[in-house]
Amino acid sequence: MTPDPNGPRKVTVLGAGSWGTTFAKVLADAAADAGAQRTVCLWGRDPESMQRIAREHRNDRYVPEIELPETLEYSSDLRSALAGADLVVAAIPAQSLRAQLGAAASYVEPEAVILSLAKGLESGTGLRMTQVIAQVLAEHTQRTAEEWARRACVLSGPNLAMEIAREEPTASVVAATDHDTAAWVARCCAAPYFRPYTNTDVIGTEIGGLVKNVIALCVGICDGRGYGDNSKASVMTRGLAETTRLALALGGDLTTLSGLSGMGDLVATCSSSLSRNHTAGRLLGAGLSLEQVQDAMTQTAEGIKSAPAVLALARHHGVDMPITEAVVSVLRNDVPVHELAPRLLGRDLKSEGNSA
Ligand SMILES: NC(=O)c1ccc[n+]([C@@H]2O[C@H](COP(=O)([O-])OP(=O)(O)OC[C@H]3O[C@@H](n4cnc5c(N)ncnc54)[C@H](O)[C@@H]3O)[C@@H](O)[C@H]2O)c1
Ligand SMILES: O=P(O)(O)OC[C@H](O)CO
Repeated sequence: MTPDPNGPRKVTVLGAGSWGTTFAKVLADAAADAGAQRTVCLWGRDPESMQRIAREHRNDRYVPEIELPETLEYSSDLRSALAGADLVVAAIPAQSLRAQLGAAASYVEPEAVILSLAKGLESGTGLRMTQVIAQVLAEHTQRTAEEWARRACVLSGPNLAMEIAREEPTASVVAATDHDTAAWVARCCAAPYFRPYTNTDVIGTEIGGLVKNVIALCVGICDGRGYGDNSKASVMTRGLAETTRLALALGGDLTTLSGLSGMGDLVATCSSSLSRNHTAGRLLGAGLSLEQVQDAMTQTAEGIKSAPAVLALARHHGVDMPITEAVVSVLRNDVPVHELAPRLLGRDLKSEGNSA
């Protein structure tokens, strides 16, 4: 695989929600900063919204205060959006990625690199997003899943979209199995306020990003119940421990989980009122039912759908994840939210893994 050493000529971002729109701005600002001749196109499925965003240079629904760069292009047509794109960014929620990428696959250039921004695990299959990407593209193109897996990367880290849209300094991680591919992608999204690091641990990077959403639900529940900082720090720390156990069991690296896409993202998400997962947890903790929480949320809280898939994956690999298990019990309505506390840290003290 030989990506253009000058970086992508065209990048297309699929999904015009808060992160897709913000990341398109990062890419356009990065290209301007580097003086690169690069088209950045933001694709969204709703033609009316995309025309309005193009007219107003503003995505009122998802990042209302932000003026988008003049150089950004917009489209609701998959064929033209993907034509010539040597980097395709998937900013579509985890449970919709398979269907949407399936619809896009025949327009994806055979040489394209695919970057996943989603932080979720697919329900039913338990697949990570780079696995879904490789599987779906192999089904619809001439390349094999193994070939697409080498072209599938992930970007993850403490990346609350609204803060990045406001150009607050932020670091992130681009992971690909091939270091040169990760570096190629990282160079094209390095903006003055956005610093991507690289990693070849795709598994650890994805697991850190998706499990922290489940832990953030739990920390949100603690907030909703009125518990203080001891409880939240305990859940975050033990949450990182169970995330690490799962990542290692799947073949991830320990160092990834102590870095930006592990601890960094966990701290940001669990501490921020901007986090949708933290917000959803807080509403559950305050006594709303899951249906009421889902009605109240206008944006995606991936942890709600990913939590049962994470638990199933953990059980399949014999990994103990008591916090995830407790969150799933609440989401399934098996345990009332006021009975969550004793389950969070209440493992048998004689059991393995009792060191802090
Ligand atoms: N917002 C953030 O701060 C942030 C940061 C890092 C990662 N992420 C991750 O990025 C992913 C996307 O999140 P978001 O914040 O942009 O979500 P969002 O709720 O803001 O927007 C989701 C977007 O996806 C679109 N969408 C949903 N189903 C679709 C489909 N089938 N086809 C096409 N478009 C579809 C929606 O119309 C919407 O534009 C999630 O996995 C999330 O965890 C979000
Ligand atoms: O708003 P959340 O909870 O989806 O979190 C957003 C990002 O993943 C934080 O890194």
